[in-house]
Amino acid sequence: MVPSIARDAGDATPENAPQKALLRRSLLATRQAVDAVTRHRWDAELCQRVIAWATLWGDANPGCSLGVYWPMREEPDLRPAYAALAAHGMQLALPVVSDKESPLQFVVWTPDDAMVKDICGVPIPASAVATAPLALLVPCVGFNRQRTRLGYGGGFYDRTLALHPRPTTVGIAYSCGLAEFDAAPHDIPLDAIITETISF
Ligand SMILES: Nc1nc2c(c(=O)[nH]1)N(C=O)[C@@H](CNc1ccc(C(=O)N[C@@H](CCC(=O)O)C(=O)O)cc1)CN2
Ligand SMILES: Nc1ncnc2c1ncn2[C@@H]1O[C@H](COP(=O)(O)OP(=O)(O)OP(=O)(O)O)[C@@H](O)[C@H]1O
Repeated sequence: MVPSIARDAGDATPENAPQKALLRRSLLATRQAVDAVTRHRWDAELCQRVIAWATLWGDANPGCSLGVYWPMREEPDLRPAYAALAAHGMQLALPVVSDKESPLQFVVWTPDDAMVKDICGVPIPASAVATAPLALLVPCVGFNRQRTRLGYGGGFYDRTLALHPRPTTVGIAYSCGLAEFDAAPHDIPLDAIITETISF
């Protein structure tokens, strides 16, 4: 069954924040419970799909950088796909949190870079060369059929995607992240979503 936020007349707060927090917790618990063998299989399938999408995108946007993410909290681990794309000459970039109220910044990354941690504890390249990716792989805690994304609640990607020009966005999740929830006024739908079984 697809998890959902209850929508009776009594819960019409603007962003359904408490319900969203519950849904986030439930989806994170589901993702955490995936066994290692299954996770590895799903990651391999996701890597194939991401390589296929990024190769087409790279052919249409030569020389442009693709924003990726360093996996945390049982997010899909796409590092084998990053290695393949970097080996084919694509410039990759990782997000950096410089302060908790600002949009994400992106810095150039290659797979053999030395890493340090940003203020959120997420690994980032030690040599911080700024870039502005034309497309982003966006890790999702959850997503709905309208391609609205649910993240960790810090607002980092929301603030980043509110900027202009907005990069093309591809949500990355396992299919168990599919849920029913309403978009908040600030939510900007992803351009595409790739999971291990469905892409749309
Ligand atoms: N892989 C990945 N990188 C990303 C994001 C993301 O969603 N996924 N972000 C999208 O927003 C930004 C960082 N957002 C974060 C959101 C929550 C926590 C977090 O819960 N941290 C742990 C402590 C980790 C530690 O210090 O080692 C915690 O607070 O329990 C960290 C970063 C930028 N980088
Ligand atoms: N464009 C924006 N500018 C400033 N704050 C924003 C913007 N968009 C969202 N926010 C704030 O960020 C917070 C997190 O929002 P939300 O719960 O929708 O995050 P999320 O869906 O988990 O995604 P994210 O990964 O971006 O945190 C909310 O307090 C929201 O008001």
